Amino acid sequence: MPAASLVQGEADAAVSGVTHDSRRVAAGDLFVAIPGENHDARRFVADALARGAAGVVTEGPVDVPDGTVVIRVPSTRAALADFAAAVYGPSPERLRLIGVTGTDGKTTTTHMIHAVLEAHGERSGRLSTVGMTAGDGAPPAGFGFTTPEAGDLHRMLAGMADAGCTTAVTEVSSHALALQRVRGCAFQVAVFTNLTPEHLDFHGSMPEYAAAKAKLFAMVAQKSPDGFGVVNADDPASAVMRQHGPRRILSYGIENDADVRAVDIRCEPDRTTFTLTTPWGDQEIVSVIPGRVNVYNWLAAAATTLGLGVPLEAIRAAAEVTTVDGRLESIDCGQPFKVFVDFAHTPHALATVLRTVRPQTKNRLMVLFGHAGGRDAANRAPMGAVAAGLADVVMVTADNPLHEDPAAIAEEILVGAREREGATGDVSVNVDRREALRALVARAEPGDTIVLAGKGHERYQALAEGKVEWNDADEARLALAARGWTTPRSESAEAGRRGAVPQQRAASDGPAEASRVTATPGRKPGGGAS
Ligand SMILES: CC(=O)N[C@H]1[C@@H](OP(=O)(O)OP(=O)(O)OC[C@H]2O[C@@H](n3ccc(=O)[nH]c3=O)[C@H](O)[C@@H]2O)O[C@H](CO)[C@@H](O)[C@@H]1O[C@H](C)C(=O)N[C@@H](C)C(=O)N[C@H](CCC(=O)O)C(=O)O
Ligand SMILES: Nc1ncnc2c1ncn2[C@@H]1O[C@H](COP(=O)(O)OP(=O)(O)OP(=O)(O)O)[C@@H](O)[C@H]1O
Repeated sequence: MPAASLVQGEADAAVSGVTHDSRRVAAGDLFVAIPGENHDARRFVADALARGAAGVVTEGPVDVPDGTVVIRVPSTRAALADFAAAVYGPSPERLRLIGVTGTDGKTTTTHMIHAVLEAHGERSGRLSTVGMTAGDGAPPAGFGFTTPEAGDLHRMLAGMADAGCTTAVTEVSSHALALQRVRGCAFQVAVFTNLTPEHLDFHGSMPEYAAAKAKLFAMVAQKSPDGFGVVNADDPASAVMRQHGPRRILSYGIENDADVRAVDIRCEPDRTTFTLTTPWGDQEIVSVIPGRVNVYNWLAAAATTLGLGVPLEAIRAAAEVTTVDGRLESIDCGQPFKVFVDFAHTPHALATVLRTVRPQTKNRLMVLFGHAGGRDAANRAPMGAVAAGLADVVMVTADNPLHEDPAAIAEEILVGAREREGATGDVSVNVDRREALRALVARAEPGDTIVLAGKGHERYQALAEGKVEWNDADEARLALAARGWTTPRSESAEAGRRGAVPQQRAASDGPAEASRVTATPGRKPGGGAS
């Protein structure tokens, strides 16, 4: 720990936990008062002490009663991680740590690695944007972060080890690396997916963004002499990861030469098959997560697990059953068109998902998306351009606008959509996500594909007035039910074989609505979502 000094109080005070949030202090916790962007948490010290904090860690003077334990440190974020690692941190012998970083594909790759380890019979923990699981059958607990703050992270990892996990695979965001949330974690494997522009308002530039990601590789090099890195041979930013990484590097790719490759890739609407070629042998893979992009994610997961000594068979078995909530999640209520929910919220991811579903789309490709407030404004026009260039019908709506005006965000998206050469011009705006979704479903005809992008697994929408319950998959099912489709095609077919009458479109439904959706750019957000 860098130069901590005890300013007052007993040096041997007992500490049972560590937290950075006064509202979550339990008796015996050490409260680390971080000077944040919005608040200097020293103003919450009295609150923390009233809740029973065992002491306070700060970068500057605090006004506290005599006898209160006060520890002064040069960096409270570093201290939060160091104290949390000391109080909770499972040793590398107890828990092997795998970190996955990159712009897109972290959650999916994290889930795939976890699934392969479990298919191999290895009890593993998993921490991702979707939530945390300790391999004990309990449903994942969500926490609204990709990588939580250090106190929570070390406590969750300890919980995994206590639950009998021998390995933990965690998503590591660039924010986490820049803000020292993973400091003190002894990663044995660092995995890199890809790098495209995102979070540049936080990191400043692409080289700085790459450097933040490369910290994960540097951590393996420094802490784990037997560890290794996994890089994407088809992404030039892998050179930065290699430069900072450990000696042992495994590469994966489709286009370029790599240790682990996919050949003979066959993309079908609901699955992708390919031959995995590796130094450990070849294996036919059938992935039930469709799309070429998920071949990359499987390659990253395969290189990681093969590098750890897991057999090819476990990868084959995991690929046949693994899906991830809100990642190319197919919504099937028996309707004669496809509906996918996907978490794509960057221009690159949006382009990827639209290109993925285009070949299987017999009629029109329709996309609904918006952009989050308070971040990455530079991505808004490019997302408009991507959608207008790759989809036939574009519906711009609200994502998580937070304190920003969703109509103004939509206008920024439209700038890109309008400038797109060769775009169809079928672009509408409705910032009420429920109305927008229903309008798109109402227009869908046989052979169309609808992509509901940006919110993936999320179960809320963050509006200026607070969070309201929302889930794209549930809302899509409701919209389909309103048109009379409630039974998945597989079940309808089964019922049909048994002689039952499969549930069909409501008689009153009539032919698919062909009229254009009216643009309502000034509408108040989320009115229908509460
Ligand atoms: C930009 C960023 O990461 N900000 C983080 C930062 O916020 P901040 O500096 O504004 O904190 P602040 O609100 O000023 O508060 C300062 C301190 O006072 C404390 N506090 C505050 C109020 C109170 O009553 N009591 C109290 O103790 C807070 O817990 C905090 O420690 O420190 C806070 C806690 O220390 C984080 O919760 C917060 O994450 C915010 C919520 C966030 O949205 N972060 C996102 C951008 C993020 O981290 N995303 C990544 C990547 C996602 C991706 O892959 O796309 C992620 O890993 O999730
Ligand atoms: N390897 C990939 N390359 C490009 N796009 C991808 C890749 N994998 C997934 N995507 C797209 O990005 C979206 C987000 O995927 P995923 O959640 O796995 O990434 P992520 O890096 O975890 O994102 P976040 O950190 O924002 O949660 C997917 O819904 C899909 O559209």
